[in-house]
Amino acid sequence: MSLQSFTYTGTFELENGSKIKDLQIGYNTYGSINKNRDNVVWVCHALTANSDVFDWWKGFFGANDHFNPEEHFVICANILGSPYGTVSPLSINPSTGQPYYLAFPEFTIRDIVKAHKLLADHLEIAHIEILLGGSLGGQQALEWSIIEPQRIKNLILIATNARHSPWGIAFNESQRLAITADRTFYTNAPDGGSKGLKAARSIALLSYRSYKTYDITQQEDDHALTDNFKASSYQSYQGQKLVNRYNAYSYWYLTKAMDSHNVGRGRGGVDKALSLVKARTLVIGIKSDVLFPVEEQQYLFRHIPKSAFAELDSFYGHDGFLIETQDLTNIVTSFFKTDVKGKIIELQKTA
Ligand SMILES: CC(=O)SCCNC(=O)CCNC(=O)[C@H](O)C(C)(C)COP(=O)(O)OP(=O)(O)OC[C@H]1O[C@@H](n2cnc3c(N)ncnc32)[C@H](O)[C@@H]1OP(=O)(O)O
Ligand SMILES: N[C@@H](CCO)C(=O)O
Repeated sequence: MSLQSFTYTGTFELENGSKIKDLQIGYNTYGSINKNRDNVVWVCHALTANSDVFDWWKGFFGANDHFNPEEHFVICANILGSPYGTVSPLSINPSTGQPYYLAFPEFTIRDIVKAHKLLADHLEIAHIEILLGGSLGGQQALEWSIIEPQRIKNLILIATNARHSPWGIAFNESQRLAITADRTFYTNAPDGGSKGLKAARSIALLSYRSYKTYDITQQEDDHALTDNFKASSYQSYQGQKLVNRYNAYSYWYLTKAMDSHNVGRGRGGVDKALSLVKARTLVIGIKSDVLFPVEEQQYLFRHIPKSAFAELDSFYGHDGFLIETQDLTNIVTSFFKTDVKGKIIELQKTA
């Protein structure tokens, strides 16, 4: 179904005490809820995606895919701060009648989850059969499973972590430095900081791919070349591709939210928080992921009570979770076939 919208008319209070009035949430649903209300699949999306999961996760979500509307009632909400239907720095601040831009309040992963909960209540979803997400989406899914363990039956965490790492924060800070070095960021205009955003995406790409990805996809045949390398035009192209569909303000705030991720905050530490997860959990890591290395998913596996772990052998790096849909399908299928408590699933590579 096309983009739908829900507006929470109460005052939405953030973890830092700031308030947002008239919180609008854009979301997509696919299929319908069954009689037993036990077919809800909720997807939490990553940094720059939108709520149309059947568009960006094709091969995993689709009419003939593992998650299909015939069997499942799939819900995906655009996250707080993202410009694809939910309140973001480009939205109008009802108190001033002007877009927020840099007056938007800083928010955390917990605030993003709080907005998901409001939508779930509005849609009368008392029970989520499968909650899943990769990267920033996995951070939301994990938080939600700790905040409301009773609502989530199965949890799939892909290429994610329990607390954002110093390495991940450093990558995000480098991207924000690129954005703020573009002084147009401070002009509070829809395209403010565009050049900075282009550089930021180029930096981010280095963490989403791997040495091998570039070696295979951007290798030069011409050994006499001294300039104008494919790898250079790829970085520039990818940066511009994001500028054409996104904005520097949402990107700045969402990377801050990612930095805030720490399930142990105020809960007596990460291990204690992870022990609160009641859902039967599948944790998936990607061998070549340099941003969220597999050690982070193995850590989740060791500390979440009813969990299984699988490793995806992709040369694509972190973004492999968006691309390796056949392998994801195989892993998820075996997870739902077996009693996997504490078991490592061996990935069956497809031909
Ligand atoms: C409204 C929306 O669009 S939101 C939904 C879309 N985005 C999301 O959901 C976010 C998550 N998705 C992603 O991050 C990405 O789409 C991924 C990771 C799944 C795939 O990334 P891609 O950029 O498609 O793949 P890849 O890294 O192989 O790059 C291919 C692109 O680079 C171009 N390219 C490849 N090599 C070069 C080069 N040397 N020089 C210039 N361009 C190059 C290709 O022509 C291709 O361009 P295209 O995207 O216009 O077709
Ligand atoms: N490539 C992803 C971020 C990595 O999780 C996105 O743009 O949403």
